[in-house]
Amino acid sequence: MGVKNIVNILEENGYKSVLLVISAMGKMTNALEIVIDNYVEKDKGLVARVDAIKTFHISIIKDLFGESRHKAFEQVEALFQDLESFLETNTSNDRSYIYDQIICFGELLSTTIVSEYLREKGIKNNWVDAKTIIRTDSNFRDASVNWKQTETLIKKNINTSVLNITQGFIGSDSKGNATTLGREGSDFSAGIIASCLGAESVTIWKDVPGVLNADPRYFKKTKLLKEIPYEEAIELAFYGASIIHPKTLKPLKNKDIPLFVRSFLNPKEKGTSISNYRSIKPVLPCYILKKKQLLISLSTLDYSFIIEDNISEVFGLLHKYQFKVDMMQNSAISFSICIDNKFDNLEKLVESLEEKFKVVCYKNVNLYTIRHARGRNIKMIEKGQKVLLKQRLESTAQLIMMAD
Ligand SMILES: Nc1ncnc2c1ncn2[C@@H]1O[C@H](COP(=O)(O)OP(=O)(O)O)[C@@H](O)[C@H]1O
Ligand SMILES: N[C@@H](CC(=O)OP(=O)(O)O)C(=O)O
Repeated sequence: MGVKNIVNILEENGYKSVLLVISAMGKMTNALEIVIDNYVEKDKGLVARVDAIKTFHISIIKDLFGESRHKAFEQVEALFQDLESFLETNTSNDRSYIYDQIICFGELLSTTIVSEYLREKGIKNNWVDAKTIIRTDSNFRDASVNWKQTETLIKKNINTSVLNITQGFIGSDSKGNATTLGREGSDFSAGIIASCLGAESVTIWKDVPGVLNADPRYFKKTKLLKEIPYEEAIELAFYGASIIHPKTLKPLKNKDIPLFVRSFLNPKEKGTSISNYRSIKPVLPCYILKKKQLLISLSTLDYSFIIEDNISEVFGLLHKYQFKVDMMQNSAISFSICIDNKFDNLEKLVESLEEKFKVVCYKNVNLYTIRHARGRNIKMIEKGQKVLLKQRLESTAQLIMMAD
């Protein structure tokens, strides 16, 4: 969301006792991922990549503060010095550790700029380093929250009577190293903080009117879901409706804190409300598309059955290599799984599986999930496509298709 939009939203909705959770600007997390690749692979393009990220942020502060040497320029410079110093002095080869120490700069930069801009506009605020309030384990890139310590830190470090600004997505381990909660984890950070503080509500501001019955990037005619029960929202997020991070809802549901999804383009509109409703309103089929999934079909080498013992072995490997299973189906001598290759561990997985099974792997498939599906909704999705696997459970249908 644009920095200037934040001012509108705060002025419109009030900002006493508000905590803002902000993610990195634009595509900065993706840009920093390339910096990380360049750094790890000792690519000569590293310096130019870092410079491009710096230029992007400097152009934003020039636009916000004019050419004058505002304090924000010094703060942004200082953050880039910290980043460069990490790149020069780091001795670790742990890619995930390196990833988290670098990727967090996207959020540190954005919150610093927003905090200064709000001050410039007369909106006093406290900038809070998320590393001082979100305590996690050291599972870099996908850290788990230590809820007890986090709650203590949040209650100790947040003054709830004022406006606070902190970074989404990041936390720290017990040694003070930066950690992250998984891509797109800013919503989850908001859920964690709200739960620890017993907040009245959480609002996530997006570029869409709210939660729609399909992602408008891939579906033409979408409709707004006005009310969604927590359970339904958890299912939608789990199946891949990327508007909400799947982990966000649990901490909110546990404390009955409603989640609003609203548009920063139309801040007066109510958007979607997720709470203890009986059913979604309006009741519509909801379409979820997950692209770039993997479909792996396993069969035994000697025609023995695929049963509990070898299935548990397969799951052991999936857990070891950090694969998330989207869908699975088995027969006597074959087992198919649709998985998300988030951590680039496919080669290692296939190598291990091939010791026991014949492995067929489709590397780029689309997974469609339809909630509240009727026959005609499924037919519409199937039309003209090559369906590799299909499953239906009550009103949820899942289809795996070859990508174009
Ligand atoms: N069911 C859905 N309803 C609305 N938007 C959706 C849905 N599923 C996916 N999206 C996508 O989520 C995007 C907003 O989420 P995201 O990109 O994570 O926002 P941000 O990066 O600003 O936090 C929308 O632009 C839309 O393309
Ligand atoms: N910046 C992080 C965290 C996040 O939540 O981002 P966004 O709000 O842009 O999805 C990411 O891109 O993964």
